[in-house]
Amino acid sequence: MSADQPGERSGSVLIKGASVLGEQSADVLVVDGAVAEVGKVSKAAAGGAEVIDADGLVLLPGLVDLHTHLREPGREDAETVRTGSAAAAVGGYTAVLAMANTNPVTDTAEAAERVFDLGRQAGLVDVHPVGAVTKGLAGEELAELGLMARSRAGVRVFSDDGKCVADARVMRRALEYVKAFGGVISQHAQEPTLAGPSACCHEGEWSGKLGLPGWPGIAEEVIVARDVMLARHTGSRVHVAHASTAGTVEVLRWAKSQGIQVTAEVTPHHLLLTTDLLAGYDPTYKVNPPLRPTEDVEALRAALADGTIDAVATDHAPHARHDKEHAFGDAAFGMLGLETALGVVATVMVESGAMGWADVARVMATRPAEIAGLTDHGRPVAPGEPANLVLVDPAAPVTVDRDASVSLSRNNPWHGRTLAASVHTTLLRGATTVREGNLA
Ligand SMILES: NC(=O)N[C@@H](CC(=O)O)C(=O)O
Repeated sequence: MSADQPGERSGSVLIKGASVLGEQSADVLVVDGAVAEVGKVSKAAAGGAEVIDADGLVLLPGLVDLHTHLREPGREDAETVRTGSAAAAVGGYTAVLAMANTNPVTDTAEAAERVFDLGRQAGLVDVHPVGAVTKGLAGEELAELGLMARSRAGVRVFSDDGKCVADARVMRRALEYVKAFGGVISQHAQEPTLAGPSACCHEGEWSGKLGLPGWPGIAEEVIVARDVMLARHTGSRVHVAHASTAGTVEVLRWAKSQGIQVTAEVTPHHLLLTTDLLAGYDPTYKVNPPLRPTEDVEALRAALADGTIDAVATDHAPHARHDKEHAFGDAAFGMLGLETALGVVATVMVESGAMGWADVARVMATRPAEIAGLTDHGRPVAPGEPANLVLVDPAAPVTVDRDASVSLSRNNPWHGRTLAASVHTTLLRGATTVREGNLA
């Protein structure tokens, strides 16, 4: 890699010989934050640009995470906008949607602008705040949806994530409200009378054996079924956060066949980890919704491959040790995900042959950007497009070390596992945020 020469095109980058979306090999010249040329570009023509030798590397649009918990404000001991942004960049992301369950909750325009500004200051990924659907996530009164949408943060995705918008009337009003400005409600589907706050293990064989309160799949499915009908009724858009069961996939398939405006995401952990991991009562594996049995995992993989599930979203949920290291029932729900998501998807979907790299671009960049209404992410690698890009090394497996993380938290369920591919370089509007796997 050579540095810029004085007096030459500063900030330009020449990516030499990358496999674009895992297909044809091309050189990609980035100038002034945008893709300038794709094809054959000589080093001389690139005029002293920083050169990245991308032989053997796969070039994708920068990843977009629809579901990140950054914990700021309120729990800066677990993560900040800056550390979460760093984890995102290391994971190949150029944009993240920051969930509203902070303290205070992101339920006003001012709160949304504050998170947005913190993201700008960190400057590692574009941080787009998710607005709460209801004030204080209490599920009763709608939050300032319109003001958040019109704010500098331009909020388009609203969610009470961590809590379900259980009241059907409130959900209906929220869907009607956001329709006016093309917003979407991302629902944490958990019918509270079927799975209450203590429910922490998939209801089935293991909840019985381990004596842990069951969280049945039907608690998710009845909300997804209700919400797709509300989306149809209102003509508005609903997004299913962290889909986790085969039954949810069936509902989604039906709803999409009817032309209902529903989209869905699946987490990396629900694509690979299963309920039996709870046998040792290790709270690292406590997550909401819970890890499910193999039948559900298989249905989720098939749904992601065939487009029934639109996107992979991390649900990156950092927790401080003093919240996570408890008896299983008392520990916080959630696991880290930003730094490992691409490696998990490569392992589960690409290495198995279920998907190619162009599909990975679709589910981790293009569809998430479309769902969130982000116009400068998830774009094709083509002249004139913003240079939000990631280079992946498909031949560099990595063994995850939770202590090597740039996140402030250590609740990493992938520790010690070997994942099939790694992130080499991330570019945000042409600026290198990650170089050879490390923050630049
Ligand atoms: N997914 C999780 O297990 N945890 C999330 C919120 C939630 O969805 O419960 C968190 O904020 O920690």
